[in-house]
Amino acid sequence: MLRREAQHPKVDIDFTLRRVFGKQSFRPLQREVISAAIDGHDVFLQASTSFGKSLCFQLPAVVSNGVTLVISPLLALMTDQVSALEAIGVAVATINSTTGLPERRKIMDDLFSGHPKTRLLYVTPELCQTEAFRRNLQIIHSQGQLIRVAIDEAHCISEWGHDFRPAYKELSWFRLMLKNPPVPMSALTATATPRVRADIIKLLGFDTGTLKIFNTPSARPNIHYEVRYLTDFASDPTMPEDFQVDDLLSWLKAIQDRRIARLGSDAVSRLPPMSGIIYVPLRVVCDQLAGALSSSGRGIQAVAYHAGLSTTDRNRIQAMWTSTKPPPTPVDRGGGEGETVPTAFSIIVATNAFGMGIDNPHVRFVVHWSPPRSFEGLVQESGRAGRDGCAAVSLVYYNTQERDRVLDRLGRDAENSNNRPGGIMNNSNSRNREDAARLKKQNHKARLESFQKVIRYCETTIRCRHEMIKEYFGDLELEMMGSQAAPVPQPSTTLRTSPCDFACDFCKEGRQALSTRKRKMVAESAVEDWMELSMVPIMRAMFPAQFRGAGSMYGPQCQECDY
Ligand SMILES: Nc1ncnc2c1ncn2[C@@H]1O[C@H](COP(=O)(O)OP(=O)(O)OP(=O)(O)O)[C@@H](O)[C@H]1O
Repeated sequence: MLRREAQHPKVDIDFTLRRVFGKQSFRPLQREVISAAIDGHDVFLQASTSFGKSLCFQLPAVVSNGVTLVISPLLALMTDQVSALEAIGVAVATINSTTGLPERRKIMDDLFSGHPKTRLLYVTPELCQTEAFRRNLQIIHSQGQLIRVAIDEAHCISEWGHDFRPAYKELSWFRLMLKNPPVPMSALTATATPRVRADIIKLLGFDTGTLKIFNTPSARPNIHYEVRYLTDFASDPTMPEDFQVDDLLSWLKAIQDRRIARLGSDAVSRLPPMSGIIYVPLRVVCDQLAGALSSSGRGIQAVAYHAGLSTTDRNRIQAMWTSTKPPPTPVDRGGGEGETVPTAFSIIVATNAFGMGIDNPHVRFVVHWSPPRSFEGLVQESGRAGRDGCAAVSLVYYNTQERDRVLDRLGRDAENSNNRPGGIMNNSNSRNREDAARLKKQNHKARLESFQKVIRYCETTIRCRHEMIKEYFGDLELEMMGSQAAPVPQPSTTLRTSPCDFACDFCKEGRQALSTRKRKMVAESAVEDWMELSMVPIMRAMFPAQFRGAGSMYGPQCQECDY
């Protein structure tokens, strides 16, 4: 496998980092991952959101002769990275549904030339399934010019993963068909559970003897994780209820007050507004909540972002968002008469269409308006915060009614896809029906299990939330697999007595205070009748194993919470 070594006699990766990528130094572990790739190893990198995983295949590609194929699941992710690389002068190309025929021909002519100028080619996993593209790759490989395949968001390979994508499964083709010598591969993800990790390694045909594994802690040390228990129920899930809007406004006010107390109001008024993202479950809630916040008279500029907007609008909002710092434009106080207050907060209210790959360094908080559908989604989405390495907050609003609504939605999704011919396997033409049905069932089971972890995470009052995140993704197991782990930054004080250095509500408030806060959440019994009537029979029929012998529909009695 280590055939490439000779082609990189002495590459100064520090020089390339500064000169090409404009970065001063490597983050902990990046150098090791990059060196392993340059040495021709297969690489598995599981690193937290915002670690800088892209650099770990981009830099090796830039210093090598030949082309690195990058497989990415989202067009938006791909175009972002391609534009960023073009801007720094790297020879990069992409072939996707928006690439015209003349452009495709030009790219392929270069790749077939025997000495391609293109260093990175971004494609979708679906393109890699086509016979024509596979033939082209075989030609490039036979010319010795396909030097690496990098698989971004590699968790999409596994049906046990939250974003399972059938076309990712077909990536096993690379190791099976591109031989003599095999093409080295990199698999990168922030959110793989031990089961998903095992699938990635097996499916991509990694040799565990020579594979280089790297990881960083899954929970981000600079994010304060917090759950906020709601004391009331929403009567209409499509409307943001006043009690929750008020709670959010008072939370934001407390942030602003602390800021003013620390820096003084003059200094704060000259600062750019604080950026945040609020994730909501429905498009209609995006519009309603953005409107409610903007007209609250509290200096909030809020915009809605969801898949129902036109591409132009979405691009405009994203561009505004990723521009380094939004200007402190005054906003309408909402009281008429043109009265304005300085903008204190710039907020995007979004569905999960605004997620993977969003890279605005200045996001200070991510709020989940209701519990996210998957644990991986929670970690991915909250990982949009604090990407500059400074302190940030992840806040989840939780009550039992929302918990049950999500369970209901998961149940209905499962039911709908069971009834839909093809379902999630629509795109696969090489698998028989039985296999497709099995994968579909497994994926639904995985989704339910993942949401149960969200419930545990939110309902616990006796555990550090950072620890729970690390446990879910099996950080310890990764180290036992021989992973080279990044050193965890230790606070300078020796008084550290909490696993996360008090960066979660459990460690900060303590068990007693957290339990008291949670007890104020409206009693579960208020919804039990509704549950019995609507949910339980459906869930019991769909997931019999989850109910067997358990007193509760959420599995056996939870040992980790006092709910
Ligand atoms: N060594 C470095 N020094 C400074 N900035 C860096 C370095 N490496 C990466 N970055 C920056 O960190 C940011 C995050 O990088 P990237 O998008 O690759 O993260 P990621 O690990 O893929 O995160 P996610 O999984 O959340 O998408 C980018 O803005 C990137 O330019």
